[in-house]
Amino acid sequence: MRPANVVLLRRVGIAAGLAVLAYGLAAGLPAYWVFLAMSAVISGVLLQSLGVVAGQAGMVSLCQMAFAAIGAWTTAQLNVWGVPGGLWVWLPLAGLAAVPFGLLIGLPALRLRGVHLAIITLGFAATVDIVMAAGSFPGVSQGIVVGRPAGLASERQYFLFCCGVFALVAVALAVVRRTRLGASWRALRESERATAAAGTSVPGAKLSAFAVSAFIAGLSGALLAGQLAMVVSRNFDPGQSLVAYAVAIMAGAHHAEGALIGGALGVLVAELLRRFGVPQQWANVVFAVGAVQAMTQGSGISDGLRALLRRRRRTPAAPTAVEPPAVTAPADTTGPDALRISGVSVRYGQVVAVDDVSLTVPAGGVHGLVGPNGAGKSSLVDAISGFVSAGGGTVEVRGVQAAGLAVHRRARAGLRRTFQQDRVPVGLTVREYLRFASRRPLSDAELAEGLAGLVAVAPGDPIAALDVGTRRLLEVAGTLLARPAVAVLDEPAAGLGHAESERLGAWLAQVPARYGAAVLLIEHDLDLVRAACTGVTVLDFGEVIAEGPPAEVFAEPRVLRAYLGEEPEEATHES
Ligand SMILES: Nc1ncnc2c1ncn2[C@@H]1O[C@H](COP(=O)(O)OP(=O)(O)OP(=O)(O)O)[C@@H](O)[C@H]1O
Repeated sequence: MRPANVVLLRRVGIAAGLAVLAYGLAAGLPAYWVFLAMSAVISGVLLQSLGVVAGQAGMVSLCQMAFAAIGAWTTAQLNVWGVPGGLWVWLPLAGLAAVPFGLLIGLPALRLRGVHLAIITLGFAATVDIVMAAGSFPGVSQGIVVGRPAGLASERQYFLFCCGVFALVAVALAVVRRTRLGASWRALRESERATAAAGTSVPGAKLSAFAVSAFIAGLSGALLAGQLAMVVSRNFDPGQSLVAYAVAIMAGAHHAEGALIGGALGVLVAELLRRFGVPQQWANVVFAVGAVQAMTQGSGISDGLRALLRRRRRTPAAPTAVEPPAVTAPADTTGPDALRISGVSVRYGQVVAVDDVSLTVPAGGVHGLVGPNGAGKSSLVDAISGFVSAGGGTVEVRGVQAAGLAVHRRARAGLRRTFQQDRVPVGLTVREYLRFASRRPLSDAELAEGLAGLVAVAPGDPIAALDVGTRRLLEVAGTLLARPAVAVLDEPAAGLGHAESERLGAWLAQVPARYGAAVLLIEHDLDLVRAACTGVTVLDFGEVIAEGPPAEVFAEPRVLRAYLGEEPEEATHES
């Protein structure tokens, strides 16, 4: 059977098993335990909302209970108004009501991270709490309870309804996970710079994560209103948002099973403590310790379980490097230059890192950019790709002006880059990453072709299991599979051995013919530059000191003095 069918069959089996379990629990558990199980599932829905914003996108959110409160408040109000459709209709409306607040909280997240974002979100939670406590929830003063429609009236029926909502959210998130949006959340967690450089809007990714997260939290609030029949602001204490965050991190709520385990632990630990007469607040200490442990290890309970399952399954044979198909046609060198920069300068305060640099990468060309440490290469790449100002210079991509565009817009205009530091998102598989980076729904055949001759990995491999050198080559593959006008590759050979570096040089020389992309190659390995490049520019102290074919440029006395630190006579002999 095909692997995809096996996976589908396994998932259908798990879903059927869980449905049977839910029916069994609803039918067999005593009423008190049905109530507790219901609380665990509702809490699981809330944790799934944290799984999006914190687990996947890596942002701190300490206001999920505030989103839930807005959902519950909306439900209570719709109940008082007697809006037809009952909880079936009120539930999605409650989720939607929380979305604008999610977007509102997402706005400061565009600039703030870490502890600053924690303070903002906690502040929002406290504000919502004060506002809600000042008034009362709709219907409370009149004693109007939230009614459940026929079919959901009994506790057992409502428990199954909550399970259904949890499952729906889990399936929807699993679908989103496979899309570019889902990949962008997980890329965001790793590096905002790399996310933008792959053509994805970082503000868009952050805001969408907060909006989706608020929607799901709003659903959990509506479910709670249906469970308790009458909610008050005390049910959404801001302190509970902190506890939920800790549980989400500890359990790994970015996976559905993690959210469910977290929900169950939240209820069970509190219940155990109650039975032993220990104040329930001690449960928070348990969760805080669990969260610290998960943060230290870089993985929660669900990640641990998945790693265990992966190990138990038969390990597939290690993929071997596949030879790339032979290039039969020469690169297309017609049309405007792939990249033409002119008068680019970069200053950091008093430091002039790049001084009035001009450079051209012709269509179908592989051009090298070399220079000693501190010469200004990375600063120039940052200016070309839009991370720092180009100081009034111009950056043309296939004749179209790109200076002034945001990073992700330059990437979409055909100007792609890789990074010196490893910024490949470890939360993705090879297939997910390549689809995200290429911004195309690549077939497995296209994936294999993009990897051929470059890197020996299988599409299903988790990136977390790959070494840094392999990840860097994967980043090159993803960049080129986007078929940009020009790919700026920042030291792709760092961490490779001599033989691998040689092979990469031959591979890079064929990139224009294979991908239709020109290359600007930043490298310290001059043998690689000689093997791959038709032209080279040498920078020293931020200025261009030589330009031309590699053999000629590397023999120039000024280059040898500046770049190699050698006297011309010796060095001429060397070269
Ligand atoms: N953020 C910054 N603030 C201040 N100075 C900086 C900053 N980034 C780089 N510089 C300075 O700018 C100059 C050029 O640095 P840059 O990193 O661009 O050189 P490079 O050629 O890429 O070096 P390497 O080969 O080591 O990566 C150096 O003098 C460096 O100290």
